[in-house]
Amino acid sequence: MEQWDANDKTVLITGGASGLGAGFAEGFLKHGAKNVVILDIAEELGKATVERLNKAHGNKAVFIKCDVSKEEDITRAFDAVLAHFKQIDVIINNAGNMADAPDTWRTATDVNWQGLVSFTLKGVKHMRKDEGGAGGTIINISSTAALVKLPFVPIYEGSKIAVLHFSQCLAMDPFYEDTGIRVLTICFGTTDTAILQNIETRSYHPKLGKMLAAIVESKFVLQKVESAVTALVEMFKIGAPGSIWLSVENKPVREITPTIDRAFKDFENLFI
Ligand SMILES: NC(=O)C1=CN([C@@H]2O[C@H](COP(=O)(O)OP(=O)(O)OC[C@H]3O[C@@H](n4cnc5c(N)ncnc54)[C@H](O)[C@@H]3O)[C@@H](O)[C@H]2O)C=CC1
Ligand SMILES: CCCCC/C=C\C=C\C(=O)C/C=C\C/C=C\CCCC(=O)O
Repeated sequence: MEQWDANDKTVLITGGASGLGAGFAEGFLKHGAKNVVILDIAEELGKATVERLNKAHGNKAVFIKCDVSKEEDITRAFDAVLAHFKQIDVIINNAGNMADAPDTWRTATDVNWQGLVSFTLKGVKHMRKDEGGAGGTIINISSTAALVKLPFVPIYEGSKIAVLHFSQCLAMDPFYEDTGIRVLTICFGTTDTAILQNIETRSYHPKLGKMLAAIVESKFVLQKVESAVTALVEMFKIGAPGSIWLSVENKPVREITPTIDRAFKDFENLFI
């Protein structure tokens, strides 16, 4: 099995000021990353996280304010990272928001979906070996929300299956052979971060919001951030180009590419 190494890599993480993204920053620094660049809309939190990481790991973390729902912010931030570090080896498209309410869903969708697409395309252009780049890894954060059918937050669920399908289609042969870019997708189950706060306000309808809060309280097993970080780092080390992974309930990370491939084969068989 081929192994990939975080040593000496420059890693860009969107939404890295807090939650899972901050955990991934720490995880990559612990595994030898040369630099970690955190892009986030939350400036104070981002600066505080970078200060904490720099104290622990010796000035390897940088914060750049960036609203990933805004194309001009993405361009400015991406160019700033390249001007400073010259090369980006790993992009973790992590920024996300569960906000299906009538006044928030459109921006949330821009964050979860368009922002991720934009960073992926910029990453592909920069990294592709067939146009002079050095190759690299792009990690797209999906969710078990892409794998289950639940009525509570359909806009969030839609954005997460879009992330999964975009990533698997992009990574189809001969993408890796041509570009040297490994696309990895990971579906996390419910994990203990701020996304779980005010859960009853996350739906497009108050009744569904209340039901969701009750179910999360009574039925869901919350994963620890550390388990999700361990899962992502392990996937980074062993994940084949184009592979899809699952991390739930503090269990070891598991590759689910064959299951997803089978499901799509079933769909394709419908047209034959
Ligand atoms: N926590 C969970 O249960 C799960 C989370 N995920 C996904 O993991 C990713 C991270 O989520 P969490 O850490 O749980 O959430 P979180 O709410 O704790 O952190 C999200 C981070 O993204 C940043 N962010 C939000 N909008 C932004 C914008 N417009 N531009 C830049 N940054 C922005 C926030 O400031 C925050 O630092 C998301 O994509 C989420 O959908 C996936 C499955 C489960
Ligand atoms: C469907 C809404 C769940 C809301 C819980 C709060 C945040 C979760 C964010 C996620 O991205 C996870 C999404 C959905 C979980 C769906 C099913 C649970 C399956 C088991 C598990 O994930 O642990």
